[in-house]
Amino acid sequence: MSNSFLTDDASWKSIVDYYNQNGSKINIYKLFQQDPYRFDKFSLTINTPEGNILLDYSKNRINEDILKLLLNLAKSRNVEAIRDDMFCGSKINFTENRAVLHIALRSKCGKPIYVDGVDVMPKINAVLQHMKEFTEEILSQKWRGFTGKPITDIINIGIGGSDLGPLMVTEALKPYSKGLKVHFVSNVDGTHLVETLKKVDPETALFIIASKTFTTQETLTNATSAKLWFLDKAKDFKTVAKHFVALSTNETKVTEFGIDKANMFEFWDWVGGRYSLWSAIGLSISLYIGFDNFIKLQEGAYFMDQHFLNTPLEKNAPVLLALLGIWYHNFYGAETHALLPYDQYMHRFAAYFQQGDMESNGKYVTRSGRRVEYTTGPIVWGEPGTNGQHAFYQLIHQGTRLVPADFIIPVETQNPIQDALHHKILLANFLAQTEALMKGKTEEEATKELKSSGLDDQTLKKILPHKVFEGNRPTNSIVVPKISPFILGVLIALYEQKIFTQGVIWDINSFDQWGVELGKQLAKVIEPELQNNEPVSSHDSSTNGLINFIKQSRKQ
Ligand SMILES: O=P(O)(O)OC[C@H]1O[C@H](O)[C@H](O)[C@@H](O)[C@@H]1O
Repeated sequence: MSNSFLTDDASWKSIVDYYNQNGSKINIYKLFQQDPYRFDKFSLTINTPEGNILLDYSKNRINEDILKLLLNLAKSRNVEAIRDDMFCGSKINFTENRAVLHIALRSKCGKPIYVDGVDVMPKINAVLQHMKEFTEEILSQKWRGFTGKPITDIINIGIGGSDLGPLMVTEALKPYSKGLKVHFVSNVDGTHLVETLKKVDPETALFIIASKTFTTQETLTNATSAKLWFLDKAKDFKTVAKHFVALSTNETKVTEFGIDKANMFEFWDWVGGRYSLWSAIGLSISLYIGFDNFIKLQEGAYFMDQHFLNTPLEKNAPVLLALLGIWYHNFYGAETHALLPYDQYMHRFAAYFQQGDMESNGKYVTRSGRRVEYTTGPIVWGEPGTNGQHAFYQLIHQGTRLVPADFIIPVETQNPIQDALHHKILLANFLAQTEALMKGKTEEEATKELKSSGLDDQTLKKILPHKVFEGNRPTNSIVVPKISPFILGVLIALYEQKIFTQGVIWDINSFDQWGVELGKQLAKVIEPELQNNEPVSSHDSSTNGLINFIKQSRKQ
C-alpha cells in the first residue's frame, strides 16, 4: 500500500506539470482533426457473451502523453495491489474492521474466498438457494397469503442501499418482469407508505423489510406502520409469517420485530449497504424478474470483475473511467459528473450512483488520517436522455462550468415501436449531443448560419456571441447491446470498480460512511423535544427558532 501523500507522489507531480503547461491548450476537436486514428486509439470493445460493449473515450481532453501519466499514477498509487487485497477478503474497510466482499456475492468461479480464515462462499450459496426456493414458491403461487390467495404485490421497505439498488434494477429490467407488482417505500414521510398501501391488498401483499442493521429509524418506523396496517385487516399475529420477510445481518433485531427466523434472508457485515443489491437485498429483484435473471445480473457483474482483475490498466474500462474523472476533477476543477443513460428504463441509474459514488468517495480524510489537499468524490447527477436535453444541457453546452458526462445507450431497444423509429431518434440524439459538446460551433460557422437566415448585419452582430459554442466539452460514450440483466450487471460493476479505483488514488476509505451519522444522532435528540409544545432553548438560535416556530404553528 502506498504510504506517500498523493500530492507528494512523483507521478502526481508530473500530471500537475503537464496540466500547467498544456491543460488549457488541449482541444478535443483539433486532436480529431490532427489524428484520423484517434477513435481507434482511445476506445475499447469488451466482448461479452451477450455481445460487444463499446467504450469510446476519445472525446476527452486527452492524448497519449497524459494518458500515460494518468496510468502511471494508478500504478504508483497501488491500484492493482489494493484491488487484489479487496478480492482476497482483506479488511480494506479498516475504520469498521471489515472486508469488502460484494465481489464474493457474485463470484461464479467456484473458488473459496476467506474472511478471518473462513470461506464465505458456502454461506453465500446457501442464501442464494433460499432466495431461489422462495422466489419459486411465490411465483408458482404455492406460497399463499392468510386467506389462501397468491401474492400479487411485493413492498420493499428499506432506505439507502436497502432501497436504491433494487429500485433502480427493477425499473431498468421491467421488460423481464414475471408479473408481480413491486413497490418501494423508503421515506419516513408517512405519505410514502400511505400512498403505497392504497395500491395493495393485505391478502395478497408481501412486505420485504430490508435493512442491513435493522436499526434504521426510517425503515423500522415504516415497517411497524405496515405491520399495524396489515394486522388491522388480518387480526391474527400468526399470519405475519405469510406476509413479512426480512433481509438483514441482524437476526436478534429481526426476531424482536416479530419476523420468523425462517423468513430472514441473511447477509454479512462485509457487504456495504450501497453495494448490497447482489446480496439478499436483491430479493425483490429476484421476485420481480425471476431468480435466473437475478443470477444473470450477478454474472454480468462477475464478468466485469474479471475484466477489472485481469485486464492491463491501459485497457481496463473502470480504471480508464476513474483516471479520466481524476483528470477533470483534480486538474480542471470539474465539480460534478453527469450520468446520462439514453434508456428510459434506466431512469434511476444516476440516483443509484449518487449514493454509490458520493457515499463512497465524499470524504476529506485520507487512510492515514490526514486531511486531503485535493478534491475527492464528484457530485454525481443526471437524468435519462432525451429529457435532460430539454432541461439542463444548455448549461453543459454553454455554461461556465465543466461537466464531464457519460452517455450510455443500448443498440437495441426493448420497445421498437414504429419500426424502431423512436430508437433511431434516440440514437441520433445520443450521437449528436456528444459530437456537439466536443465540436461546438465557431464564430465563422455561426455567422454563415445567421447570414443564410437573412439577418441584417446589425442584428447579426448582436446575436452572434450567443450562437457560438466553445465546444471542447468532454464525454464518454458507452454503447451496449441491450439493457438485459447481464449487461446491466456489467454496467453496475463497471461504475462500482471505477469508484473503487478513484478511492484508492484519492487515498480514502470508500467503504465506510461516518458522514451520515451526525445528522442521525442530532435527530434522536430533537425528536423527543417535538413530543410537546414547550419552547426549547438548548440549541443554537436558528435551530431553537425553527423548532419553536413549528411547535407554535402546528395543529397536530
Ligand atoms: O440497510 P440499513 O442498515 O437500514 O441502512 C440503510 C442506509 O442507511 C445508512 O445511513 C447508510 O448511509 C447507508 O449506507 C445505508 O444503506
